[in-house]
Amino acid sequence: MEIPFIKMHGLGNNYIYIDLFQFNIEENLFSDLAQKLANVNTGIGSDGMILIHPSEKADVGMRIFNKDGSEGKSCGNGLRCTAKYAYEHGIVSNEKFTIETRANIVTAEVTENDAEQVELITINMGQPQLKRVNIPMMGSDDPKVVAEPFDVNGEKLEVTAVSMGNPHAVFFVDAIDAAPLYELGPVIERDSRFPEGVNVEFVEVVSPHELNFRVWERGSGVTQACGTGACAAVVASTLNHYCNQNETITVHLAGGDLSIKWDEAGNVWMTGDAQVIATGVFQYAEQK
Ligand SMILES: N[C@H](CCC[C@H](N)C(=O)O)C(=O)O
Repeated sequence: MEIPFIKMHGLGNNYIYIDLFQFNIEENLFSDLAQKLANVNTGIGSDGMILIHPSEKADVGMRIFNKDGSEGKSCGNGLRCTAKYAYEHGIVSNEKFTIETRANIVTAEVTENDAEQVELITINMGQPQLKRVNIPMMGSDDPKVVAEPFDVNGEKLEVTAVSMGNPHAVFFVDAIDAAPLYELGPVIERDSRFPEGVNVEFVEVVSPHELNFRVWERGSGVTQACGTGACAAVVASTLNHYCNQNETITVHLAGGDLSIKWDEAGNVWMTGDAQVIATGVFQYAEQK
């Protein structure tokens, strides 16, 4: 099967996008296709696959699949790329529109440059989920998970857990370059205290308006950036009183910067860019 695709990235967090307005694929192939597209040796190579699809609840829909074929419920970098694509390909006609994810419906606003190309995208990611049961995370009776002792592999850590529609475990470190990303990322990702797995973030607080950030993603491993993770990091930093609500925070990810604000209404806003890498046709040998 020949499948048209467009490869895009947000701060180096790159996915293979398939426009289901133009091309139809059976749902039972999604997981296998994502794994084959993402494989750098026998496929195109990416952090996963994102499907841009018609929605009855919003102007456009987006579904994200990780490198291992598992489905995530939201994707910040993917939302910015989806917004850019939807606007530039006439799926939407206004600069402000809604996008349905498996977790919620978000609002996107695009800003064009002089060449009428989308340069910056702001997404209202909605409200974070802070209750343990909604992360989800097992553990004590405390309804929230803020600086909770979390012993793993003999290390005594403290975790703050936040869901942005997908689960995030945030750990604060003194120096981001010394964060145990590869040692503890994969262990925490599958820790039994997170029944649905978890995205793992390490954060160094530079100032009340600046964070350094690295991520081990559920289902994809280390990526250059994670938009929902950056949002979770700002929420966690505020809950731990390192940052202040309703102030704009610059998050330095490996692939670049995002501007994040958790406003007083409780919504998290993310602003950043999105880039096209390539378009093409994938030769898919389907595995039913
Ligand atoms: N990279 C994405 C997050 C993917 C989340 C996925 N790894 C999961 O929740 O399983 C982002 O920019 O938000």
